[in-house]
Amino acid sequence: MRALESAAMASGAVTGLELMERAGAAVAGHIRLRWPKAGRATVLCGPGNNGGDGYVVARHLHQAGWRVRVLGMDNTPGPDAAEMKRRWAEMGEIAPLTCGVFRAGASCDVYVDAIFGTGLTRAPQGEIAKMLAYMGGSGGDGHFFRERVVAVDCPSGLCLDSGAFLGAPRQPGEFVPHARMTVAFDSPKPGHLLERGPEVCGELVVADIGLRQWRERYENGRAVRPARTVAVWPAHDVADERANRSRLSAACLAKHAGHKFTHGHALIVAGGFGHGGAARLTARAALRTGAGLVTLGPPKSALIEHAGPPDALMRRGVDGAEGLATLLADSRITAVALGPGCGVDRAGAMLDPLLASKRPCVLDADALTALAARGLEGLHEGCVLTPHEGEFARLFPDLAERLAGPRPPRMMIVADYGRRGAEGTPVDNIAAQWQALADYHRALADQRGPLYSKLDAARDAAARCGAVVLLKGPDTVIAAPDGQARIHSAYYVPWLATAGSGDVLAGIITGLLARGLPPLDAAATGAFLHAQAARRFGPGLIADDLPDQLPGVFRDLGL
Ligand SMILES: NC(=O)C1=CN([C@@H]2O[C@H](COP(=O)(O)OP(=O)(O)OC[C@H]3O[C@@H](n4cnc5c(N)ncnc54)[C@H](OP(=O)(O)O)[C@@H]3O)[C@@H](O)[C@H]2O)[C@@H](O)CC1
Ligand SMILES: Nc1ncnc2c1ncn2[C@@H]1O[C@H](COP(=O)(O)OP(=O)(O)O)[C@@H](O)[C@H]1O
Ligand SMILES: [K+]
Repeated sequence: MRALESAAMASGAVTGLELMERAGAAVAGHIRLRWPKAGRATVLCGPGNNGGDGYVVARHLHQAGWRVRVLGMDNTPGPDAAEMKRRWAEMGEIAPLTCGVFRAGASCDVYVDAIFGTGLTRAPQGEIAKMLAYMGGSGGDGHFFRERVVAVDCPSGLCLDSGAFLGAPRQPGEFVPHARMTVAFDSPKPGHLLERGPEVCGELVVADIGLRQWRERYENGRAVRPARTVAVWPAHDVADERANRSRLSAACLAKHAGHKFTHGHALIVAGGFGHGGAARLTARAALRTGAGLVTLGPPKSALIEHAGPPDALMRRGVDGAEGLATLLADSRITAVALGPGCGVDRAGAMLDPLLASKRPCVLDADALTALAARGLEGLHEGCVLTPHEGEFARLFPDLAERLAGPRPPRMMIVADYGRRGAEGTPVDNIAAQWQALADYHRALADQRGPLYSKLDAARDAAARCGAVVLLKGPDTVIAAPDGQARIHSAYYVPWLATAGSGDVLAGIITGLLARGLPPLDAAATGAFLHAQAARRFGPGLIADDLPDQLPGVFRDLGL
């Protein structure tokens, strides 16, 4: 965003002041759309350009007949923000930005949070931290503010690189400000989509401030111009939808001429008798995704379990590593899924022949557990690893630990020691526990710079293992070894969190790999199709429903 703004300003076509005016005007406009009757607003202006936007919002609301109270700082901001502050000062007062002053004011219809935006460099402290905690509900009024806070770029304290709060634990629960609406500029940032971003931003509006023409950049060696930035709500998926729509057509998901082998042959390795459900879900999804042929490969002794529909699915017994190696000698098999319902031992035995074949493959579930025990050797650029958080921690424990941030000490033990103190446990332990708690809070307060993000973790993991890594969750991050990465936010379909839905995702990606999509595109497009299928079905979804939604998703996409 900074590079983009600099390029725009360096071109001479636009000044920083004009961008700030557009940004503030966009926020005021969106407030007036949602609160058409002029009311009462408090605008909280921080020390930088985010605060500058705030002074613009104040001026526009005042001109629209609102009663506006502004709280600001007496530092000297950059030239643009200083000019906006000066223009506001001709219209109204600026009270000090302190918690006491904030709480003393009359209650308002809207509170504009323009304290920190993309320039947050360290955890908020002192008066500002107190005020943010108060707006987040530490005084018990959290719900009141949630309905009324409009955040400029982001709720203050949110790290827009990671979606975590600087100075707060990474788990939900602390008193951090939640906005009813967040107006971001030009594009959603990673922090709007990752971790707590979707939860705390409320309705995310992406305002066009005229930077589009400077957003041209190179991707995969080609200059691309992303589609026009539009305001969409609920917009948590806007980035992905926009990017994926263009990619979907580019990737020719629509079938053109050719016979079934033109569209690839996917092999889904299944587990022993009684464990075939997961692999069947994977296979069905691969079929629905348009792979020309799909073969399910359980051990011969378990073939009988798979006698039912769909009849389009082929079955073939695959016994052990040798069985797989023999099957993979057929070069018409273009992609393999290993892991869902496979059993860790069977998956572990299959890893060597599968990786040696260099076939594009999805490694999921039991294959990931086996991989964590075996080591990452042999992975290649055609592999897609699809870990959830737990599997990721098994594969990359150090990265998972970094991502979790400092861990809170387990204070329950204090109570325990307290009780056992009478039985002779040294009282020191209680002091040690309190010390641990103090250290933890100090570590949080000392947080500086952008936090290590899920995007960083997925990228580091992909670089380390030499394969595409899709790190699951409501905020799915997909990264390739060369550093390319994509975020898919499915915050809007929480009903995807249902048993077997990951098996379906593995099948969709395998189907796309079989059809020849490059691994990063297959994984990112797979995450998108998976969430769209869930969205189409709605709440009440079980994993079995997902594959059969895919034809409707393709129709909706105009394929
Ligand atoms: N550039 C443009 O053209 C446009 C930018 N736009 C807007 O600008 C925003 C980015 O502006 P920004 O870079 O000035 O950063 P911002 O978020 O205001 O904060 C920086 C200030 O806070 C300070 N500070 C940081 N952490 C702190 C802490 N914990 N406690 C206390 N202070 C702390 C930091 O001080 P320092 O770290 O230097 O000591 C600095 O003074 C962006 O989000 C968007 O709203 C739009 O107008 C569109 C055009
Ligand atoms: N809260 C949520 N909102 C949206 N999608 C989610 C959520 N939780 C999980 N998912 C998605 O659901 C799928 C679950 O996969 P996984 O954990 O492997 O489940 P299973 O092993 O039961 O198949 C993943 O694609 C994940 O990204
Ligand atoms: K803000």
